[in-house]
Formats: sequence, structure tokens, C-alpha cells
Amino acid sequence: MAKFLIVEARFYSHLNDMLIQGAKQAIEEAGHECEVITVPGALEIPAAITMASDTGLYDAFVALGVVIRGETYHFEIVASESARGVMALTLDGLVIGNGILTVENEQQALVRADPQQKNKGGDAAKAAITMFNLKKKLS
Ligand SMILES: Nc1c(NC[C@H](O)[C@H](O)[C@H](O)CO)[nH]c(=O)[nH]c1=O
Ligand SMILES: CC(=O)[C@@H](O)COP(=O)(O)O
Repeated sequence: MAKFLIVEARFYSHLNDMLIQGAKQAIEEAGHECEVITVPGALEIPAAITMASDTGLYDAFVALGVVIRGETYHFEIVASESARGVMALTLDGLVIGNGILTVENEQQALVRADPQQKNKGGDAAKAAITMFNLKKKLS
């Protein structure tokens, strides 16, 4: 059994609750444990994963959040830089499933967050589980 940490950026609570539900279900169905920590926005996710990883308490991470396009260039910064930060950590060897939605509007986010529909939280957790298993096999 492995210890997963869900790092969620609580910018849109109702959407995050759905992402977390899907992710937790996938982790628990696979027989693993999980905890959840909360950060303010998607830009804080990579730093929080780094801090949590440094504790040595966690085997794998799931990044969850929702970035919805607004009127300015800020969307591009939050969407791209959060993904870049998560990707940099994976290339350093951390196991992370990226479930940060980057969408045009709330309706797109709802369909993707809902565990009964696209279940992107569950998909991100399953990706982390697969990569955790691969890391174990290759090390
Ligand atoms: N606009 C969204 C943000 N913006 C906030 C940033 O992520 C960050 O918390 C702030 O710039 C302080 O460092 N975050 C989201 O998760 N989703 C958004 O739509
Ligand atoms: C993701 C965002 O950047 C968004 O929430 C910010 O909106 P705006 O560009 O209208 O300030």
C-alpha cells in the first residue's frame, strides 16, 4: 500500500469537491491511502508538492485544480506555469498525476470534474497509480 497526497488548489470549491471525490475513489479502489492538502491557486501546487515530497512521507501525488479563462493574459500564466512546474517535478522523478483543468468556462469544468461524467480527478489519480507502479518495477 502506498501513500498518495492530493494537492488541491481551492479556487472553485464546488468543482474541486468533485475532482477530489473522483481521485480519492480511484486511489482507495487501488488499495492505497490518501491525504488531501489545500493551496490557494494552481500556481502554488508545484511548491506545495516540493515541500510535501521533502518530508519523505508520500509516495505519489495528484495535482487537482481548475483554471478558467478570464479576460486577461493571466489565464495563460496560471495554466502554463502550473503545468510546467508539475512537469519539472515529474522529470526530477516524482510521481504526479496532473488533474489541473484548464478550460474556457465553468460548464466545461463541470463536465470534466464530475465523477459520473469525464472524471478527470479519477483519471489523474489513475495516471499517478500507473506511474507509481512503473517506478516500483524499474527501481
Ligand atoms: N485564476 C486562477 C488562479 N489564480 C490564482 C493563482 O493560481 C495564484 O494563487 C495567485 O496568483 C497567487 O499566487 N488559480 C486557479 O487555481 N484557478 C484560476 O482560475
Ligand atoms: C484563470 C484566470 O486567469 C482568471 O480567473 C483571471 O481572470 P481575468 O483575466 O479576468 O483577471
